[in-house]
Amino acid sequence: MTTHAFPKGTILGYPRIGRRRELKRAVEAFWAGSIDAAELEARAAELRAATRERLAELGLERTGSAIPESFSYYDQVLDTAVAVGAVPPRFTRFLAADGEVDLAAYFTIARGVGDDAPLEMTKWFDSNYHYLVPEIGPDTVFELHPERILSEFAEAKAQGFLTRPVIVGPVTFLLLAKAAEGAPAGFRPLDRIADLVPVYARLLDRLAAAGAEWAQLDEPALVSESFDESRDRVLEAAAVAYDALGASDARPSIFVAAPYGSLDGALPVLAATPVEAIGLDLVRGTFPAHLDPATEESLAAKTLVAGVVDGHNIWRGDLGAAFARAEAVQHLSNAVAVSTSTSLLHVPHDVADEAALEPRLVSWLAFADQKVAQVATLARGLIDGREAIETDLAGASAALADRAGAAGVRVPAVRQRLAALAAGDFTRASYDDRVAAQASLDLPELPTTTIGSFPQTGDIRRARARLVKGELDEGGYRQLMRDEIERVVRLQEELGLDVLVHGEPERNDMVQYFAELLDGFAVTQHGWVQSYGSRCTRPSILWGDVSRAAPMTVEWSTYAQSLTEKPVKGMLTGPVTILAWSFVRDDQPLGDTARQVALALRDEIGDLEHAGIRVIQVDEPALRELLPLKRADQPAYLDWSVGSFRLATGGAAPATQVHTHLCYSEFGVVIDAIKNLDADVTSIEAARSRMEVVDDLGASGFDHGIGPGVYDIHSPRVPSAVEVQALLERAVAEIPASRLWVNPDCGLKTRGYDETVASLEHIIQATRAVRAELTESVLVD
Ligand SMILES: Nc1nc2c(c(=O)[nH]1)N[C@@H](CNc1ccc(C(=O)N[C@@H](CCC(=O)N[C@@H](CCC(=O)N[C@@H](CCC(=O)O)C(=O)O)C(=O)O)C(=O)O)cc1)CN2
Ligand code: MET
Ligand SMILES: [Zn+2]
Repeated sequence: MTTHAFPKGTILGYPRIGRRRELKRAVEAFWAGSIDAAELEARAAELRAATRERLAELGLERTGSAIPESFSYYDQVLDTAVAVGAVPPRFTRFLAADGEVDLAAYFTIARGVGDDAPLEMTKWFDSNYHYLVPEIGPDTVFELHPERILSEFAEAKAQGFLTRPVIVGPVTFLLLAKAAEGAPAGFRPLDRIADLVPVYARLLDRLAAAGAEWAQLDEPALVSESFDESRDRVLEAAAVAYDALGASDARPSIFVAAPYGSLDGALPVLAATPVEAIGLDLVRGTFPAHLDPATEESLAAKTLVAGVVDGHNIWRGDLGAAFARAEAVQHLSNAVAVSTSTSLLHVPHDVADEAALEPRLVSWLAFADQKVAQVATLARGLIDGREAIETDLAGASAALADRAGAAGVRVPAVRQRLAALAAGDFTRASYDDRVAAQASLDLPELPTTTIGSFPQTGDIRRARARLVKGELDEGGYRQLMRDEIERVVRLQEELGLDVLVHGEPERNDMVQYFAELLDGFAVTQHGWVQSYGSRCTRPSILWGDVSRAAPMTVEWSTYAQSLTEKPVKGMLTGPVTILAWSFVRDDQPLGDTARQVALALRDEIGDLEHAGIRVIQVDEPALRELLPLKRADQPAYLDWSVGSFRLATGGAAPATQVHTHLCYSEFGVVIDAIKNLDADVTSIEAARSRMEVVDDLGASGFDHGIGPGVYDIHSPRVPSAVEVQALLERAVAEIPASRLWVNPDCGLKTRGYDETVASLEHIIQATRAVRAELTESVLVD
C-alpha cells in the first residue's frame, strides 16, 4: 500500500440539498411521479458536479482527496445500510435479484409503504439532523453493494477531481442501529462487528482499485457516552475494526473522523491501529492534556486533522484562535491538516445569498462556503506561516470586536429582569391542586387531541410566498389564515376530537415564526439546512438579547377559540427548542439565553390566559437533542433546560392546563427531566417504536398526564383502527387510564389531508373502542 499525503485543508462534508434546495425539489418531484429515476439521477449528478467545482473555487484541492464525496439522496446512515446490504427483510421484495437497491427501493425503505413501516428516524448526535435507524439482527446478512459509492467517485474522476469517499464507520453504524425485531433478548447490533468489518474491507479494496487515495470513515459514536453499551466494549470494537481494516494492503489510506466532541479514551485506541489519519473535533472537544508515550509515538506517524472551524454554527468566530489550536497540534505530528469540526451539513450554503440581512450582521457570520474559505486560509497559514494569513485573522478579530460592542447584544432591561428572578418564578401550584382546578375542562376519559399543526398545504405556503413577495397584502393574508383556521376547527369538531388546535397555518416553522417576532433574532431568506430526507429548515440567528415586542399568538388562538365550545390549545415553542433549532450566540452561557427566551414566552402565556385560553402547550421536541454527549456535562444542561421551561410556564394559573410535547428521540435517558418539566400533560413520540417508551414511563414513576403517540406522522401510511387500538391497549396496560391521552406522534404539517383525516378517524374509532373496553372491565370488576 502506498501512503498518500493528506491534503492540508479539508472539510468533513458539505450540504447536499443544494443552494436553492434543488435536491429537495427533484426528490419530491420523483416521489410525486412527475420526474423519473433517470431525471432525478441527472439532477443529482449536476448538483454534485456543481458542488465539487464550488469547493475547488473556494480553495480545496481538486485532486488531493481534499473534497469529500458526501452526497446522499436521503440519509448517509441509510446509504451505509444499503452499501453493506443491511436491508430489513420486509423490504427485500423491493430489491433487484442481486440485492441491489434502486432509487425507488431506497426511498421505500426510508418512507415505508402499505403496512411496511419505514426505518425509524431519530436525532443525529446533538443536532437537528435526523438519520434512519438500521435494524440489525443475529441473522442480518452483510453483503457489499458499493455501486453508488463507486459511481460517484468515478463521476468525480471523469470531471477531473480526485475526491475522498465518505461513509459512516462500522462502529458508529452498529451503535446507531437497533436490534431487529425478533432478535433474542440481550442481542446488541455491536455483537456483529466482526461480521461487518470484512464488508468494509472489501469496500476499501474496491475504492483503491478505482483509484481512491483516501477514504473517510465517520466515527462520531466514538466521542459519545450516550449509547447503551459499555465504553470498554465500544473501544474494543474500534480496535478490532480498525486493526482489521488497516491490515489490507490493497486499500486507500484511512481517515477516521470523530466529530461532535473529544475522543478521550478512543484516541489511544485509534492511535494504536494502522489508520493513517485521525480527525479531531477541536471546537466541541479538546485534545487530551496527557498522552502515554506509546500513543504519542503512534500519533507522530499519523496525520492529525484538526477540526478547528466550527461546522455546527454560523459565527465567523475567532480565526486566530482556530489557527492557534491547529498549530498546537503540530508538536504531536509533522502532518497536521485543518478541517471543519463536523460536516457542514448543519449550516446553510452561503451568507452572500442573504441580501436582506444587515451588512453588519453579515460581517459576523460564516455559512458553509465562508467556512470552506476559512479552512483554505488556515491551511495556507500552516504551509506559509501565520504572517501569510495575518490580514484574514485580523479581519475576523475585528468583526468579533464589533459584534461584542454592537447595540442590541446586551440590553439592560432584559438583563435586569433576569437578575431579579426568584425561586418561586420556577414553580407552579402542586399537581393535585392543578388537577382539581382543571376539572372544569370537563374532559372525557382518554381525551383525544393533536399536537398542533394541521397539513401545511400548497395553498397556505403559496399565500405566504405571495405575502413575502408583496403580491398579497397583510389583510388578505390574515383572512386566508383565518379561513384555514376555521376549516381546521370545523374538521376537528366533525371528527370528534376533545381538545382542539388552531392548526398553525400562519407558521412557516415552529421556531422561525417566533424568531421573526422576537427582538434579538435575525432570519434568512435562503439559509436552508436539511433536517431529514427532503425536509429543511431555515434556522434563525439569535444574535442579541431576546425580548418580546408584542403578543405573538394571541390573535390566532383566540380566533380559533371563538369558533368552538371545546377547549383550543394555545401553542408555543419552548425555550430549549427555540435555541436548539436556531444558531445561537456563543458569547454567553446557553442557560442565560434560554431564560431570556423563557421570559418572553412567560409573558405570552399570561396574555393567552387573559384572553380565555385554558390549555396551553409549550413544545420541547429538542429537549433530548441538546443533551450533551458526555455524561459529566449532562446535569448542568438538564438544570438550565428544565429550568427555562419551568420559568416559561411557572406563571400559569393552576386552572390552566399546561401541555408539552417531545418527539424525534429516544427518551429513556431524559425521563427524569421530562418529569421535572412538571407539565400537566406530556405528549411524546411512541408509534414508530411501537410504544417502547411506555415501559420507561411506567418504570420511572411518571405520574402526570401522558399521551404516547399512536400515529407515526413521518410516514404517509395510514394506521388502521385495529393497529391504533392495539397500541392504546398496550399503553393502558402500563399507564392508568385516568392519566392517558390519545394523540399522534407529532404535528401533521408534513402530511396531506387525505391521510390525516383517515388516520384521525381511525384514532377516534380506536379510542371509542378502548373506552368501551375500560367501561366493561369496570363493570366486570
Ligand atoms: N426548525 C424545525 N426543526 C425541526 C422540526 C420543525 O418543525 N422545525 N421538526 C422536526 C423534524 N424536522 C422537520 C423539518 C422541516 C420540516 C418542514 O416541513 N420543512 C418544510 C419547510 C418549512 C418552511 O419553512 N416553510 C416556509 C417556506 C415554504 C416554501 O418552501 N416555500 C416555497 C414557496 C411556496 C410554494 O410555492 O410552494 C419556496 O420558498 O420556494 C413557509 O411555509 O412559508 C420543507 O422542507 O418543505 C418538517 C419537519 C425536528 N426538527
Ligand atoms: N406544535 C408542533 C406541531 O404540531 C410540534 C411539532 S414538534 C416537531 O407541528
Ligand atoms: Zn413533534
